[in-house]
Amino acid sequence: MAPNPRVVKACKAMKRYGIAERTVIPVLKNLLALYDNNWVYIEDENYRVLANAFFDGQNDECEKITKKQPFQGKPEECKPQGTNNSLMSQKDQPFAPVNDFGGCPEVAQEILPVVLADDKITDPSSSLPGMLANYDDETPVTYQRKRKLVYQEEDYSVEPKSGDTTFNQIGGCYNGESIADEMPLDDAPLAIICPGKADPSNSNDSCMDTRDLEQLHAKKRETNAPSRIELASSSGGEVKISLICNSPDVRVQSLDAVLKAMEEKCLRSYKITDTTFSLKVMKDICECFLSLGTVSSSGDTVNPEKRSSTVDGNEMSKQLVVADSRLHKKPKLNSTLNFSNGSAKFQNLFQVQPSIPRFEVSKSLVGLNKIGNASFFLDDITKGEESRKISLVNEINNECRPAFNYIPKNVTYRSAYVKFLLSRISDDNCCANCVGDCMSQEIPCACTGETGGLFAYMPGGLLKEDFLEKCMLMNQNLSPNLFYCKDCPLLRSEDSRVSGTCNGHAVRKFIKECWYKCGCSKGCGNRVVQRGITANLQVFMTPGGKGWGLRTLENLPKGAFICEYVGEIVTNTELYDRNKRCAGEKHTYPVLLDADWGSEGVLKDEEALCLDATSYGNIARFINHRCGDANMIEIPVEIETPDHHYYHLAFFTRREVTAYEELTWEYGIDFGDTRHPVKAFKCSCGSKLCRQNKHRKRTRTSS
Ligand SMILES: C[S@@+](CC[C@H](N)C(=O)[O-])C[C@H]1O[C@@H](n2cnc3c(N)ncnc32)[C@H](O)[C@@H]1O
Repeated sequence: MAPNPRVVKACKAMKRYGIAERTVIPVLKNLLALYDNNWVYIEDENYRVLANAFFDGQNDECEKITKKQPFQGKPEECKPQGTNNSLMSQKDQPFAPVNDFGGCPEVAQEILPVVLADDKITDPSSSLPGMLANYDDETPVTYQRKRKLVYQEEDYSVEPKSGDTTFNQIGGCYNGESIADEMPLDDAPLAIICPGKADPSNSNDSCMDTRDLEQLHAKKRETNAPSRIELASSSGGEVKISLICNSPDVRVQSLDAVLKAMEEKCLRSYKITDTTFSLKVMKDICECFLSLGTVSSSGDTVNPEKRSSTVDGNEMSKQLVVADSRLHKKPKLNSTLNFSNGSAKFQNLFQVQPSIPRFEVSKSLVGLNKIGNASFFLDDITKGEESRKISLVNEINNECRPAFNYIPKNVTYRSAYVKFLLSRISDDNCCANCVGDCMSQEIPCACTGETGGLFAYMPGGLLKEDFLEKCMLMNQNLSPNLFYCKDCPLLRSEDSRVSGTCNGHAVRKFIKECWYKCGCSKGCGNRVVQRGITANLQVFMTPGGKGWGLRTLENLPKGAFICEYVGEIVTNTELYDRNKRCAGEKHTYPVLLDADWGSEGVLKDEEALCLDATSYGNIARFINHRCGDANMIEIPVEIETPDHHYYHLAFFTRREVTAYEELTWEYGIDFGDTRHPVKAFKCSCGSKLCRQNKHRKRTRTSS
């Protein structure tokens, strides 16, 4: 077979630096694996990446060099080779030898051994770590990087071991920390876990000469079948990262040890001090993999049909199975270790935190929201405030943009007493000792106290069926779960002289989510509402004269979080004043936060709160009322504060909702009650259970 001309060219380019072809090939292979066979990165700037692989002192395949070559440049970050290259622009790390042979290869004929004098290279700003500081001496001298494992600024100083005069440029070690820790020694892709002690090149007295290393690696190449990384996901929403290393001298490490090593490496290389960083990185990979596979950029839902593709390149093959994401699972990490015939398989199974599980949109409905038919269309009513765009479309009449300001979170108006004081959250109200995902622990965390020791959510974020059923039962109109205040803040605000019987407030079940004072991570399964909107929604002009409404553009399962009701937090007195000023407005937008008014005696005015979304609000302000059989339910959610004067009002689906169905909510208003903050309107919900229709029928028959 004819040699690959690109390989030939790369070898030629390296030959100019005195690097033999047989030395170039394995390094090239590694780089190709690393860059997904993308030659452009390797060929860029006259093979700078490839040259760097030899000259930054990290490549153990580098041949002995015979003539000194000064090298100057910026201190290079000690990044694991390859990983940083794939993340950062190479331009950030100039390969800048004095002779500029990166740019003008003809100038530099040979590369010379570096010679260092340790007293001249301790200033990281004045010398490239691991690069030449003093090259007067003809004696080949190599160096080592001094790496500190402390969580501080990296130390670039170079310290040869006392008594050492000759080191080769690779394989050096300092204080037991091998440079091999920072990069793979053989053909293995970067992520392969190479054990330390079994490999003589990693031993502490490893200042071997290049011939020894050559032999060692030649032996390794003989015995090692190619190693590889596999990334796959299942229809269950799991993503699996497999690192498969077919080396007889691999010793499988515990996942904890691997994460720790990775954290140390990331810490040194990227100065990241978050100790759970590596776990997050792995989860992020999985999450990106899933979200890329499940949500198209246009927001279209994805056909759950599985696809798979195999990319072959330099013994690294990936099989990518795009998940249909129907069953999203909690973030959970399992690690399994398999041994067979001397090969080791290290597998991490991540079950990643989802958004709402998405179902396929029925084909007949696609295209319903064509912009072409619309008299008005807004691409994103949230103005980028939410993590996904929410369009607004009017295909019914000529009404344009509704006049309000989009806010993604509640804001306090004047008098409302809402203080998010962490000190007010006692240890009983949070799970300070938890780590990662509370839902993956055997014993439910303290935050489940509110929900009887059980999480309200299932892994993946849907509400548990029985919790949802209980909430629905409690919310049923005219249910026995009504609390009557002795001194109703609503009546007080209405008119201080009025006293009378309170109309009753529905007692509701609360969800309590983990928050800042909890030890768990942001990806914890008990944090759903606080992560915000994930469903594909649209504000649209309803055909039935209700004004604007909210609909879903994708099928949604039962128990899915849709959005919270966001507005200005006002006291009832403030709302009463506002209502008086705005009397006669067609639509009104306040909701009471009265779910727990019964738990305390008499509420002060600044504690009796409501949300007014008239001028400031989110998409929930467009949700219309439907009597009896609305497809959403509102559930109070405690996040920041354990007292229930202030809470979040979150909407969840009560049943499966089909794409393009309007999302509705039972306002719970008595159409005869003039005191309710949402002023009675002529209901056109269209439900068979419509209370106003019944009322009208009753009044017709009695007259
Ligand atoms: C919270 S807003 C809902 C969004 C509103 N449709 C709009 O255009 O902005 C509540 C108002 O919507 C109207 N509305 C909600 N549900 C309705 C229904 N079932 N029938 C008639 N009007 C309704 C009423 O005017 C009510 O005051």
